[in-house]
Amino acid sequence: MLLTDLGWSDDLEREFAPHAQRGWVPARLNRETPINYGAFIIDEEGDLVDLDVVLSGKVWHDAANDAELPAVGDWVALELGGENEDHVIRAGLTRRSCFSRKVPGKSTEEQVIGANVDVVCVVTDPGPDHNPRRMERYFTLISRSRAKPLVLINKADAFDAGLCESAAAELQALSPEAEIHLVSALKGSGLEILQRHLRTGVTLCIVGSSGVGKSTLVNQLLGEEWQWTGEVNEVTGKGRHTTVSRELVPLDDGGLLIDNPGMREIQMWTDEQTLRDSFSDVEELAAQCKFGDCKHGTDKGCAIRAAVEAGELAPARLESFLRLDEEIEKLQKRAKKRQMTSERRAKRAHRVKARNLNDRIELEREQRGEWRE
Ligand SMILES: Nc1nc2c(ncn2[C@@H]2O[C@H](COP(=O)(O)OP(=O)(O)OP(=O)(O)O)[C@@H](O)[C@H]2O)c(=O)[nH]1
Ligand SMILES: [Zn+2]
Repeated sequence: MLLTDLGWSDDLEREFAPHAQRGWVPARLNRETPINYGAFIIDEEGDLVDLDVVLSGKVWHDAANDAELPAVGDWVALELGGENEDHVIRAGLTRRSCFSRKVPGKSTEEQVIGANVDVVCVVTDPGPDHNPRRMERYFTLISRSRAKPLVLINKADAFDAGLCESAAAELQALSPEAEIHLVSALKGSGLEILQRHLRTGVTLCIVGSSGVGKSTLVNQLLGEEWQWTGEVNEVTGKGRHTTVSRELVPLDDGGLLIDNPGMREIQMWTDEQTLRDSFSDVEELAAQCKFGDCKHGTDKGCAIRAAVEAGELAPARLESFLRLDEEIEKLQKRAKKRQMTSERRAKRAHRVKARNLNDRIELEREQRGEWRE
């Protein structure tokens, strides 16, 4: 195996030159747990080796926030440790692309799903999972990530052909440049599309709601012995995933896959504009309300209420729409707080560095006999 099979390029080689001089080796992070990372290196015999590695304090300190910390898919400079020693990540290399989402729950932190991802494959279906608003947000995030968007509308075997076609057309209208296909993982179609993208060194990341058939697709790519399974656990009613952390997996036929086992409905990294955009359909309705200052409560001639009553808009969406301004205000407050924390952290790190430098200067003076009380 070669480094290029893992996605290594001439640009990276150039950037890595100073690290190579220090005896460090290039490694690509393939997994992330709360306590450490896993990394692939290619050893002298040309074999792929999977190592447990740790982060150096410097890399940790230099990251302004979690999103800047090394993540699955990142290329790093690794100092190999001897026996009973840790292998240490000494530096991160520049990301070519970065696909991220908002951390589940209340925080506004950004979480990296995959670094250096070439293609983000969103799996959906023509029926219950079909949701143009959500797909719009996926497209926004993918274009921000600099990866290529690929949409697989799965389970085409189980839905009426007309419905399939109209779902595909509706999504295509949102993003003319996205590649969109109707597939059936069950019948084995769709696999060849993934394989066509997965050329040597290409990294593809699979995302999508629970139950759309991601595992079924991945299982076909990875073969039988892979731990993912579409079988439903009798007790929990959920798929039986033996791993919950994200992983970068090199495939036998070329290319690399970032899977997202256990990933539920994606809650994406969203800023004010994305949040507003996701309610553009409701905004459109609001423009049709009789009164310009309609509160969409009991006001006469409210187009939004009318849509809810006609069953064209989910009541829950109206609720979220009414809380939109409040949500945006919270988002801004949290962003401000986060900025203050990271500034404080940076100042502290700076003080520590300055102190270390002073200590070293004093030590060197002492060694030269220049030190006087
Ligand atoms: N009819 C039909 N069913 C499918 C197809 N692909 C997957 N399924 C079924 O859909 C169910 C869910 O599939 P999974 O592959 O587990 O879905 P998932 O996206 O991995 O779901 P999570 O693991 O919860 O994220 C399973 O019962 C599959 O057999 C398909 O192409 N056609
Ligand atoms: Zn109204």
